[in-house]
Amino acid sequence: MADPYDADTPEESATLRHLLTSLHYAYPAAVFIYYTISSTIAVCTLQTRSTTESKDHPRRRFISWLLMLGILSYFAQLGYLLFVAISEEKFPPAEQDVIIGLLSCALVFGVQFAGLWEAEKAVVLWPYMGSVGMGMLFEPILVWLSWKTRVETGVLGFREIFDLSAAGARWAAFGLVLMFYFEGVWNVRREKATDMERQGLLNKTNGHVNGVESDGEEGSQNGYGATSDSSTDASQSPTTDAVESPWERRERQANEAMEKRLKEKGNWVTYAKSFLVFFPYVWPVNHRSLQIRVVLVGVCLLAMNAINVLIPRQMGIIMDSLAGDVDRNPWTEVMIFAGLKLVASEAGLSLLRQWLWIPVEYYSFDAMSTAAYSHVLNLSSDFHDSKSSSDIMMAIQSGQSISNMLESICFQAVPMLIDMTVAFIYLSYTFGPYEGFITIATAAVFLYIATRMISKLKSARRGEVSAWFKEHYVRQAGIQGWSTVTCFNQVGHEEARYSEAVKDRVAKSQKVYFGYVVAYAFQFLVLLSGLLAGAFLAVYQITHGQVTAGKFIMLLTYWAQLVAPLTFFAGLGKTISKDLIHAEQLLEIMQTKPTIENKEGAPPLHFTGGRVKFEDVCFSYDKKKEILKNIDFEATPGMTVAFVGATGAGKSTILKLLDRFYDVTKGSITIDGQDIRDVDLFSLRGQIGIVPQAPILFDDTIMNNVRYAKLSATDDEVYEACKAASIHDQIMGFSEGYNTRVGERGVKLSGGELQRVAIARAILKRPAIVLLDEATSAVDTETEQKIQEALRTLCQGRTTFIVAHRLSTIMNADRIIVVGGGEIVEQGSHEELILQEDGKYAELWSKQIFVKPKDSKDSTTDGTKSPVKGRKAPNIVNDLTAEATNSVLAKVTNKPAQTNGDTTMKDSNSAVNGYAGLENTKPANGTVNGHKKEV
Ligand SMILES: Nc1ncnc2c1ncn2[C@@H]1O[C@H](COP(=O)(O)OP(=O)(O)OP(=O)(O)O)[C@@H](O)[C@H]1O
Repeated sequence: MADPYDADTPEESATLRHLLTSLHYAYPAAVFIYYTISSTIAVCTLQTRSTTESKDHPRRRFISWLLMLGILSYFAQLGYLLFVAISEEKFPPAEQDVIIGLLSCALVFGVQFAGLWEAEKAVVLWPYMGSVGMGMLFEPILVWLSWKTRVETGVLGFREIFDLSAAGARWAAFGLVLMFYFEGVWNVRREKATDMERQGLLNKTNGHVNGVESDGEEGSQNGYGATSDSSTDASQSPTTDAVESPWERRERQANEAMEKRLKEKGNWVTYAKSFLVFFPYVWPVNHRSLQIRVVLVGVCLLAMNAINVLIPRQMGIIMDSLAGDVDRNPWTEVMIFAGLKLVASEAGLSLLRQWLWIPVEYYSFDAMSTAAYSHVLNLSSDFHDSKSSSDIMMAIQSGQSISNMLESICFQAVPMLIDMTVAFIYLSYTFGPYEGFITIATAAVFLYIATRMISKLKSARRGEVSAWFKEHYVRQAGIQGWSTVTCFNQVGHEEARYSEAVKDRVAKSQKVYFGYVVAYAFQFLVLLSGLLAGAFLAVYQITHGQVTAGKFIMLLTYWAQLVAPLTFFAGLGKTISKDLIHAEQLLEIMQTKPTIENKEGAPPLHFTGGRVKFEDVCFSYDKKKEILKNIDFEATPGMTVAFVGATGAGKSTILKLLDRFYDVTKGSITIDGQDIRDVDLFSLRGQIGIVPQAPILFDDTIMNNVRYAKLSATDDEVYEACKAASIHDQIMGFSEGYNTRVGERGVKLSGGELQRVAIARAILKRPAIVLLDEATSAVDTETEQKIQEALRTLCQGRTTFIVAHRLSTIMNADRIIVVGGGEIVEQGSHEELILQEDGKYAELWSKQIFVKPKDSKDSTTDGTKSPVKGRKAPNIVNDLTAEATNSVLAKVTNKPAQTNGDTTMKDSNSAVNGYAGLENTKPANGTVNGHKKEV
């Protein structure tokens, strides 16, 4: 059979023949480049994401089949060529460019078919349609050029007819693809328009005006049983029946945050730009030496790329020199080989690169975590109140993910792409384009299979990680709650629970492990097929004397070298997306701005006595529910103000506003006439000392904990403060004195000791204004007396605000402010308020709320039911003596104490004052606490 292409071309068609040859290579290359670029754009501009939320193209399956038909036409031509090669013993059966062109087209469209067919959700179709459109353009040109460069004249030969039919069928298939694509798009648009018209009519009939565009029938009705739009995200949200582990919650939240920000940013490029905040930490901005190191690392990587080619090449040369194919000294070549191997080894370039990179890596991680930590410490109370500390700590550690991500891209992805490109060029140059094609085709198929398998293993891997967390949780709960486990005789139960968790985890781990083994086996098979194809070709060329035998060794060595980066590349997407999610958590924190900011150039607080004024102060934590409403009061220098009110009334919030943990939403707070928002924040906090209800100490020595208030304080100053806080003697009694460690959060100290250490700390600070959240903890009388003494020392001569929990404190305050529902109900001194007609404070006394023992819910002092059952009572401890209490009651009820038989206090063992059974030990003269006035 005459081959129309297998003859000398006429002079005049030489240019056209040259053009045809070029187009055979250029056509698949152009389609591939277009497809890669357009898919990248679609991904970067989030079209792939928005499409997955919308409806699939109605003819996607049909389009895939037609594309398959087009691909089959290429295979038919290739099959025919194979038949010719075998039957006519003609190799190659056609020109190289023809075969490579057909193979490449089959590969390029094959990859597209796989993507289109396998997509589980709707896909962005324009990259595919563009490729098909290019096919429709190129195919007729190729046919025309083939016709023009045709050698034979007269009747068409069988091969010509076959090629023409294949090209015609392909063109028709591609044409139908485009036709069905546009038909589907048009149908969807028409349906949408009809839906919107219907929607409009429905809304009108329902009397609603709904401007929201509906995506079709789904989600347009949100009635009973209907799913809302948000349900489309169900895959990301936790199912209600499954318990979400903290790890899953973190992952989900970070994922959601990433999706949200991606949507806001509109595309990946703008999204990626937001990560530029990390630039100064990743790139050593002010470190010239580190910058030079980074550049040198780049040089090392390029050198490594070169070595990766030189080593296999050298192997080939050694073989050729041994076989006598080249005139070189094998000894010298082996020495060169050894040198190259040394450079490529862990003791060569790798060592140099690590040596150069390690300081840069540490710089980056240190700079990032320091910056993140400092940023977190400078954020305001609203941030810290809303985030769990473990989440914040995890996010700070995520700095490592950013370095990891960059390292993956710079040290692995980019060198691997360079290696593959070099391999393609070098092998094509050495063995011809077939070998280059085999390399690229193997890499493409390998990556496709590997990424598919990794994504298939994703859910199994998630299950395994959840099982790991569950096992960890069960183990930790058992160990932490050991005393409870032992007390309730539940050791057996815990053992069984743990064993079940371990079994579950092991089963899931095995599943994942086996999945990976199978995946690796498949990957290996693909690589082996590629290697075999390449090796056959090389053997053919060697036996035909086209290349030397040494090239075969070169090919084998080169191939082995490409396997590791290929395997890595397959998992790169997963690694980078994981790192990205972690980096997202840190980014979110870094982008959070403190709500309480120090005004630029704000002067320091000029303290002239401590006159504090709240003017019409309103406040809300969440900008929705008002916690404080129109708070107005003034405290003169040295005054003690006690806040009284039901729990949740807003007393502690008032203290938080004064220390600027939050800013008022309306009104103002002034100290000595200066608005606290206008003065330097640090100078303000420098003047204020706080003793919280539950002080938190660091796990450090007592000395260091007290000194924390003033880091420059001498040991003597600390001793003085502790003496003033009546804790010095007790500390000296500890085995290690001031060097005793207090344990985490101060757990090794008793409640009373803890409070006094906190008071000592406040005393050492010598604040001008004292904020006190008085504790109600039940301590023995002697300790309580000591605490009160310490407090008296602390508050002496200072403007003091106390959230009062003790009756004695309330009564001795210069001003009592009764807070209810976020408002000031009344204010005045004890004497004033108690005599006030219909006053709340007097009512609290007359209804015996102050009189009832701390722990009793409903009973009054005499055992009868409380007249104020169900009322929210302030959490006040009656630390007065019975006489003192009776005296006040008498004043309130205007009756002599002795005659008020029903309501007066009996100086008995009844739990009168909250310290059940201890009240008899108190002195009868009402001087239980040192700073109490006679009442
Ligand atoms: N960080 C916060 N975020 C949101 N709401 C808060 C926050 N802190 C307190 N609240 C709410 O503000 C209200 C007032 O709380 P606050 O702690 O000031 O009450 P309180 O009068 O001091 O109560 P208690 O005597 O029990 O300490 C409560 O309803 C509380 O739930």
